[in-house]
Amino acid sequence: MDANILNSFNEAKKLYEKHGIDVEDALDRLSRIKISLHCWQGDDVRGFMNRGQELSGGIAVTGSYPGRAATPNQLREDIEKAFALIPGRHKVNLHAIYADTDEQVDLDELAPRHFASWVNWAKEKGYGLDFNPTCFSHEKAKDGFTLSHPDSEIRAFWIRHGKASRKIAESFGRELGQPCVTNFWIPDGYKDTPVDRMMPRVRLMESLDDIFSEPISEEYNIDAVESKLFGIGSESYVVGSHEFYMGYALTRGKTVCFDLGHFHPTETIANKLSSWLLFGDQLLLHVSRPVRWDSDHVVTMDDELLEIARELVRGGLLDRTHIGLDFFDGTINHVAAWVIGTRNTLKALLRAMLEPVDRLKEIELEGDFTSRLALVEEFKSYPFGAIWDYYCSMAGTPVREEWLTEVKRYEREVLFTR
Ligand SMILES: C[C@H](O)[C@H](O)[C@@H](O)C(=O)CO
Ligand SMILES: [Mn+2]
Repeated sequence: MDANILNSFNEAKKLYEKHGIDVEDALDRLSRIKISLHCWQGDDVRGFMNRGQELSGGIAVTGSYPGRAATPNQLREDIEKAFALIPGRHKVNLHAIYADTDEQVDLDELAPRHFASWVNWAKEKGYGLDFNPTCFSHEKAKDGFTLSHPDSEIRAFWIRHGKASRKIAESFGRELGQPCVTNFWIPDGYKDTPVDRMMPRVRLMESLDDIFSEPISEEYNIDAVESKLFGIGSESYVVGSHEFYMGYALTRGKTVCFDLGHFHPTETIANKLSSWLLFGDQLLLHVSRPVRWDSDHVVTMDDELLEIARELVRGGLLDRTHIGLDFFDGTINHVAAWVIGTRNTLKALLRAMLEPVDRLKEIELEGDFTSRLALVEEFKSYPFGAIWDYYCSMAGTPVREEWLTEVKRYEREVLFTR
């Protein structure tokens, strides 16, 4: 290891130790955190099924940066490149439309065999896999409704897709020896104010109940449901709102997915996590960055990210939290987007772990809010970067912006030749 990195680490460690912070223990805890890398950043949410379909569901990708993956092999190659630049062992989050098959199958006919290449690859590389049914970019989703559609045949199609998705997820969990989190995001909603808000919710509830009627062990598959306040074309009403899924998940023993972009633009989610985990068992995060709306910008080290990381660490919530990323920026290098977002998420967790949490809690209970504010603010400029550099170096991954040189080389030699 570079002597400067080691010296800086040792000096920084002394400062943290003065406050009783066990740096080695923090790094050990960090190394056990798995971030689920969303495959859809790699190709602007196109997938390999229904290639002619426009992206629908009220989400949008802007930008046409060259080099996005066009085949499953390219996508895997890009994910491997990203993981080589990120410390730790992580997971890959697949959407159903990323099936790797020559068979002509529709979403409701998908089976584990259509994802065999993904499983073999994940096994070989030591990655976990997560899964998502794709209830958009499809002929049967074109009027904006799927599982809550008034037409029972259309609902039945999406119910079959949901059931197929859970079977695929179960096979991932069984094959890889770690549970697959299957996240249901249903875009259904109205552009303008509906007359009847109740019946679509009744239909969504019944469709989900049907999908989940088959018991699958949580050893292999964990079902999550993701709410949303609004989308493009569903500005006035989304069937699967936050309140809908809070009630649904609590009564059905499911996991709630909080996407940072799915709430009112001034609403933050850090404050919601302790409430949910007081009553629900597990939590799924879609770490994203909304800029004025659910714009899915690449995750930066902003206040919201740091506050979420602190909430997870201070509340002891990490063991019950699954962390996935969810952004899609087509204006920059696709691999760099993953690396920046994932490294920031890990770095925010490390920063939170390097705070004197027990002491801060005591001070708060004593009512010494002056010291609370003073310490929290001073810790913002403690040398966490030296600890992070050491961690990257120990993991055999690039230190600081060194990773960018490798991404630029990969861009020249691989991405730009596609
Ligand atoms: C592609 C994903 O399923 C999607 O981003 C979803 O998770 C979401 O957040 C939609 O706004
Ligand atoms: Mn999401």
